[in-house]
Amino acid sequence: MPKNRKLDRPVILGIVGDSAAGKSTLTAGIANVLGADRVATICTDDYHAYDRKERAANGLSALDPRCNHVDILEQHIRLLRDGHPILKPIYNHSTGTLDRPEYVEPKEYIILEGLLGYSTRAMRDCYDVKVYLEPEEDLRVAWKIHRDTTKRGYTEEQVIKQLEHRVHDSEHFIRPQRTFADMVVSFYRPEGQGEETGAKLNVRHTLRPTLPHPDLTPIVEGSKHGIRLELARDTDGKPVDVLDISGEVDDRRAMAMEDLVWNLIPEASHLRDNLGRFTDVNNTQATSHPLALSQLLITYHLVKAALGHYAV
Ligand SMILES: Nc1ncnc2c1ncn2[C@@H]1O[C@H](COP(=O)(O)OP(=O)(O)O)[C@@H](O)[C@H]1O
Ligand SMILES: O=C(COP(=O)(O)O)[C@H](O)[C@H](O)COP(=O)(O)O
Repeated sequence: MPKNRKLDRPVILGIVGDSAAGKSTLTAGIANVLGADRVATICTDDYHAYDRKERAANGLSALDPRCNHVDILEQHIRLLRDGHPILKPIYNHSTGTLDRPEYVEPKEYIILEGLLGYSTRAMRDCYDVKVYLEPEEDLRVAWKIHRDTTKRGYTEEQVIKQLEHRVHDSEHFIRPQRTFADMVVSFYRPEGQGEETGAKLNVRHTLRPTLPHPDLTPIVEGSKHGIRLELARDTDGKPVDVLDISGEVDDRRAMAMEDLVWNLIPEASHLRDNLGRFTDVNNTQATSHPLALSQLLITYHLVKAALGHYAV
């Protein structure tokens, strides 16, 4: 899977972004589409060099490369890409401690998600597809506060303090990696709907020409409502395609885009179920067209890579 797979090594997807940018949500969604038994997911934050107590003492944040075994991560990505197993460290987000390492074998697809995945050239050279997640900053803060207070045992004041402490490192170590991505994916709230954090969020994809993106003109022509595609300039002035998908896009139009993309990868048409699910702020399963279509566009590239179209 897909049928006619050509690549004789794992396909490697990178998902990088700041804390609570939505990396694990997107990773879980894509793994679900491809089939959990065919995907190895690795969190690069497991390579933290210091536990929570040590970081409190030395003043370094988890975003600082000096706080992570970046050299070992580089070696491990290369080993996995070449089909070899690794002994992966584990950072335990509940306890803030470093746990016993785990034996990880590569699978057909490997998703590497985390804070510093594009921070060195050696790492960047290993990916087939590079995604950078950059939600609207206020939305990321809302997601982080909710997740860290409900799942990681922090108070809201502690999360806000941690965010303040990390401003410098976010700017210097995390955000510069945006420039290396093939796709920048930004969820944002519809105008005047500051409370929205889930299914009705819009998404913007900044699509760089480092990958041949699918031709979406048949579904964007004729109507601008719900899905828009425009040639624009990125923050660095370089030309990019910008795809905007509204949270209010109607089911028919979203389905038309799904049909179009799946028809471009008939070898993978059996993967169509399970797109677009996430856990909302009430801890219930919800679905979102912008998330589903984002997962689909990334899956499209992974399937093309597996078919050998992007082989280098
Ligand atoms: N696309 C999305 N739509 C709705 N909510 C999301 C989305 N992505 C993330 N979230 C919310 O934000 C929280 C943090 O996301 P998560 O995937 O854990 O971030 P990261 O792995 O980057 O730290 C999640 O618990 C989820 O509630
Ligand atoms: O920021 C991240 C990444 O997490 P994510 O991207 O999943 O939010 C760090 O790994 C933790 O915050 C570690 O610090 P601590 O455990 O002390 O908060």
